[in-house]
Amino acid sequence: MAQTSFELKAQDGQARTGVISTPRGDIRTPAFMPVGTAATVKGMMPESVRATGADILLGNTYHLMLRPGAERIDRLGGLHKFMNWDRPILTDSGGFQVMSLSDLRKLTEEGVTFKSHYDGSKHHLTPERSMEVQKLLGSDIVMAFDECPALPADRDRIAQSMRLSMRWAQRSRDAFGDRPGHMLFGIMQGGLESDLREESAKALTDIGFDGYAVGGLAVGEGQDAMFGCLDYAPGFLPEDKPRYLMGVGKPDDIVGAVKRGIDMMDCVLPSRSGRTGQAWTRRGQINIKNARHADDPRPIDEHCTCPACSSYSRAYLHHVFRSHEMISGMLLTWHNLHYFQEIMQGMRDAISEGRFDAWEADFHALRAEGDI
Ligand SMILES: Nc1nc2c(CCNCC3CCCC3)c3[nH]c(NCCc4ccccc4)nc3cc2c(=O)[nH]1
Ligand SMILES: [Zn+2]
Repeated sequence: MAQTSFELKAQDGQARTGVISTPRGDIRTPAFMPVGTAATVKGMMPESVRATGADILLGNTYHLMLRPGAERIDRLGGLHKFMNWDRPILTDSGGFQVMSLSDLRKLTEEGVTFKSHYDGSKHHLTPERSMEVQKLLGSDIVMAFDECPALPADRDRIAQSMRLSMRWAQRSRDAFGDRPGHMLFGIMQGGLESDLREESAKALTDIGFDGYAVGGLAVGEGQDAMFGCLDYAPGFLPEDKPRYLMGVGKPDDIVGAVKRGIDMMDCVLPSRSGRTGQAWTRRGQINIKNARHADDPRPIDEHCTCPACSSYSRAYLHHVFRSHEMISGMLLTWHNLHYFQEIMQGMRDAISEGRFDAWEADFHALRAEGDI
């Protein structure tokens, strides 16, 4: 029995809105997924993450297998219990983080060997071990083990890397087995080469997955190249399954991706930039540490209903950032996550009512205004 499902509710152009149902709860799409790398969305209590409107968050195979260890989290009842989040969790498969975080790594047909960036201990990640770790963590949506080629890379390198990822996708599928209530997503690669993207999509569709990610983007290619790829890549994927664009992004990246048929996204941006004093708003972004905010009694955004905007002035936020108080990162992270979820809710409503283009025009018009 399936126990998981994806239902498309409405479509407006290429943009879609729907619901992914899982035993731990529903995920409204298009969805933005906050990142909880080390079993916490940094600076946020789980109930606060939920209060921003998040239906699902991300965990990280790479970090958690190194510290505190997947077997330890399993012994303690799994990641949901461990971090006190009882709604869906999606975990990335670890390969991308190995290539971007660890040193002394070796890539072979078998998998990747690397040294922990924490203590230098040696580790081995394969499609099979990645599936085992994600099962031990108890994540609801499991990502296939893939390789995301570092850019710039020539076409041949991208083709070889994509084909390795497709062999790993088959091994991931075989190792995942039959797990009702859990979903396995394949990850499309192929760089910015449309024929390689199509080859990858066909390989994944032939294997058969519960959802399909567009990988290999947001790796420095820039928004124009990314949108150029998204003008065709989602269309190569089954339309009745969720499409997840990995690692994206800024608000305008998110809107452009949904416009092109993407249903799910994740990014560290709202939380990471919040900790540095960067606030994202409907009219653009501000860095609260800038001296011009020192005497400003206004909230970050007078239309925002988050705790930061409801109860604190820019002057206060400026002060607590300048004095490195813990509440500084907490308040701005909350604001940014709240704003990102507000964008998603706005798009879900607009697509449902067939007015996505008008909503998008308003989104860009407001952002064009000057001083905020
Ligand atoms: N498996 C896999 N993961 C990818 C990821 C990681 C997505 N977040 C995972 C979470 C799990 C926990 C950690 C993150 C990506 N992230 C990005 N760009 C991020 C760009 C960025 C970097 C820093 C700040 C903002 C944006 N491109 C990605 C491509 C892939 C990919 O092909 N395969
Ligand atoms: Zn706010």
